[in-house]
Amino acid sequence: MRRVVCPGSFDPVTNGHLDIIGRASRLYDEVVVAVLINMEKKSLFTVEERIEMLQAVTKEYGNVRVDKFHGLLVDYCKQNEIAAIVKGLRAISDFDYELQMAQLNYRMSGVETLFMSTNPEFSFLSSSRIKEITRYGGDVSGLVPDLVHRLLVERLRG
Ligand SMILES: Cc1cn(CCC(=O)O)c2ccccc12
Repeated sequence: MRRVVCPGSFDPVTNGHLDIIGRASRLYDEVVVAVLINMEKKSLFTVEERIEMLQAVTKEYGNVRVDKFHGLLVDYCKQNEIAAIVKGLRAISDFDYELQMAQLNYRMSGVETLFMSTNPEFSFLSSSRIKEITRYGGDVSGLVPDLVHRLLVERLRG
């Protein structure tokens, strides 16, 4: 069983995330989308809300499981027999930090990190920008799943 993990905050999940998750689901037996629990960071959606959104928008893939974790990602990988971490790279600016984390994770645990190039259509996307644009009345339809779009507008514009 070749199992990989796609970690993140997913606050909320975007079409950029979904693109990588879907492509990974075609390459591996199981993809675990792991939502990071970070008490220090104020989030728009609760961990449970983020998990529910991810479950709804990944159901079609059939081999994607959504979970949550806190602490070291490599510990989560060991506990869940996960062979590798799959990360989407949006731009060169992502590479420096992701390379450092990949080398640290490998040195700590032997867990590999596999990088996938983000679909250029989504390389400018991040959850933070999506929230900012929505908060000020901009239209992000087509950049996030319809379900997420509805919940974003509801949460940010009442
Ligand atoms: C491009 C990209 C960024 N992240 C982190 C997301 C986050 O931390 O919210 C991903 C997670 C899964 C698939 C692709 C990505």
